[in-house]
Amino acid sequence: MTATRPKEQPNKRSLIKNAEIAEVIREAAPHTGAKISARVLNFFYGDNQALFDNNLDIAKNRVTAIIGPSGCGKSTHIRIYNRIFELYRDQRAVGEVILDGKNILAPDTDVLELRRRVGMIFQKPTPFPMSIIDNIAFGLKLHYKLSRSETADRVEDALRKAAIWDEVKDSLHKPGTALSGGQQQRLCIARAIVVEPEVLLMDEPCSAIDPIATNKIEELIHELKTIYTIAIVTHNMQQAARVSDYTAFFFSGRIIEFGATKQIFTNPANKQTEEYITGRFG
Ligand SMILES: Nc1ncnc2c1ncn2[C@@H]1O[C@H](COP(=O)(O)OP(=O)(O)OP(=O)(O)O)[C@@H](O)[C@H]1O
Repeated sequence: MTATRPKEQPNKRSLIKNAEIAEVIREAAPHTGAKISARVLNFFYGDNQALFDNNLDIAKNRVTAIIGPSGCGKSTHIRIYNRIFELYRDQRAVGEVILDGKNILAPDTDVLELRRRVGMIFQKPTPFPMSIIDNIAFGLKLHYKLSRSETADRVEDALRKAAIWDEVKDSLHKPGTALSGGQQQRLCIARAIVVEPEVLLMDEPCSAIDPIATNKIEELIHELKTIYTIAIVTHNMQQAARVSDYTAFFFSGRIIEFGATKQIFTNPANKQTEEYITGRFG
């Protein structure tokens, strides 16, 4: 994989141009296009602007890592993709997020269907206070009318895909909250994938779990990308390098650099990216 942009002067910050992003994706993965494209995306918490003219392509069936120092806007950015921010007052996105050719910020978007298509896994595992099986069946009931046996099959399939079936198959009626943190996170992944989403947004999914559980989730991400398009926010640079195909570096609400992960981690074009990934700031 080769760098596609010339090295910038130290500290010279520039916005990423859409054509450059598309070129990076085309070069590194010619058989896949963008599943989601953010275009001139701005975001406001009340009067405070948190994102500035973000342009980003999330490649289909690939993992895109979103990295950058605390408060740079990583979570804010991915929370726009399924309009989850609208659950909070005074939060506003301006611009476009194109999912399969359609702007999901348009007023006629079916938001329930959007959230089925674009699932989310949060930093802290958040199982519902109900049994393991009901945690998974809950979303199914919301979106589909299925018989008992169809529901049971779909629950098993999701738990298998989330690599937790063997650990819970004999205790499906125990509370989800009784599982370990790592198991709870995989339960939440099963809950997200049972409704057959197309995109999985992961917001620091491993920050609250131990290294062994983290390893399991990373292996899982590797397998899941054959089925889903994944965007993952992470503070862990080793993790970003291990699991992702592309990396976007955010700084102060702007996307400073985007590229194939190998290139970003071996030959970043921007001085700030380099300083961040080598641990010199952030
Ligand atoms: N609910 C909120 N109300 C007001 N401002 C907020 C809110 N949530 C986030 N912000 C602000 O928006 C900016 C971006 O925050 P965001 O949480 O997206 O950053 P982040 O890169 O995900 O940070 P971290 O890595 O620490 O999780 C920050 O300046 C933050 O203070």
